[in-house]
Amino acid sequence: MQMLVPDANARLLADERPVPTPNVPELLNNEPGSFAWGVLHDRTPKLINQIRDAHPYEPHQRQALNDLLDEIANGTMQPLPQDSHDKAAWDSWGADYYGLPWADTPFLWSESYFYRRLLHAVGFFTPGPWFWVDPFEHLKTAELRDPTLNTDLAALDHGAQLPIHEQAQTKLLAALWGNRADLGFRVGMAPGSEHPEQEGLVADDSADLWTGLERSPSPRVCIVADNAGRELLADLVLTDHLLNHDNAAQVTLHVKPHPYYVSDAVTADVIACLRRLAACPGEATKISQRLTEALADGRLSLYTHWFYNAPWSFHHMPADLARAYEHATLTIMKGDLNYRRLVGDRHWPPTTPFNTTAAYFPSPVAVLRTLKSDIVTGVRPDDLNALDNTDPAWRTNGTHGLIQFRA
Ligand SMILES: O=P(O)(O)OC[C@H]1O[C@](O)(CO)[C@@H](O)[C@@H]1O
Repeated sequence: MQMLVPDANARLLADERPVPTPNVPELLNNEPGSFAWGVLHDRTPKLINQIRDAHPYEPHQRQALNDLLDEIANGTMQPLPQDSHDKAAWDSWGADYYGLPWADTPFLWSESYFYRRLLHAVGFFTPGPWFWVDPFEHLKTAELRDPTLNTDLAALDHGAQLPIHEQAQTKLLAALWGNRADLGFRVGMAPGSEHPEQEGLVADDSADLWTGLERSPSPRVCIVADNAGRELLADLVLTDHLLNHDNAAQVTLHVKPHPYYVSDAVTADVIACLRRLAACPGEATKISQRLTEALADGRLSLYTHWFYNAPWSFHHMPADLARAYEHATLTIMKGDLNYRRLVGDRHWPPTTPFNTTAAYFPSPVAVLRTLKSDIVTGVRPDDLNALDNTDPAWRTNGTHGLIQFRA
């Protein structure tokens, strides 16, 4: 239970770790025109309205959602209500921010707190009829029901014929671009195509990543999942590959303990993806079977921790989570949010080496991330100029990706 519910000392525990937070200013919500400003002022209200309109919610839930909308637009940030199971932790975490306009708080902190408040508004943690009803479930299910997914999964049959190293790289790229939630991706490789997705990579340390795994006699890989649906399917395909081709003796898949950032994966989403794979004949079914066996015999395991829903960068990770990473030969961080949390959601000069921003992490770490927010590190100066000149929105429009690795 301790790993699922933060207690009032959670912040203190994090502070015991000798990891200094970077001396670089944090991103705030109050810079007009910034990506963070747009998320708070545009996306957040739209999301509240969308969730309210998509459910047969009762008056108290509708009222709570409208109140949250109003608080974010016109009021000041309020603490969690008295009866919240995790109030003590959030009260200690939020002491510097409660009472401020939402716009004047850090982007990472407030976005995370927004999802906690949204869950409160719909009664997710309240014993009763709406207990543990995921407000984002319909969006995740729709993605798995998308008929075009059948074509992508069928392409796995072709992918299985490719030389092993080509399969490995293709699946790594699919796991990366699966993070581009709003665009299609291929979990296999269509006949005749030539790794088209290599193109948008701003950094590609994949050769070092594979070498790092090959050098270890019995690699243990930890994959910190991001989104459910298509992205998680690609992560599972990659996991299967790692386990079946001696790239990993053990894989631990880290998921969120409860819903977050709309589509972040929880255990129920892993089950749904395994079923979705099993519903498609051929290689997809085989992958589902192999993964189910790996779960049964312990080569694959699931893991979660309350910190995955906490509003802090990984510099504040608690000691037990750090130990889980320390045991890994390689930790693969998926997605944009994990990237922000890994390097810190701060105004890093983009040419700051990734080896510097990820230096504190307790194990070799790789990121597979589609760029969907302003922060980026490890970009070569020439590339930075070229990108800024050709596509001013490259940091946020999901067309560019990173495979970065720190040994
Ligand atoms: O699912 P991902 O890749 O973590 O992306 C989530 C990203 O979306 C946003 O919530 C913006 O909508 C970012 O703030 C966040 O980093």
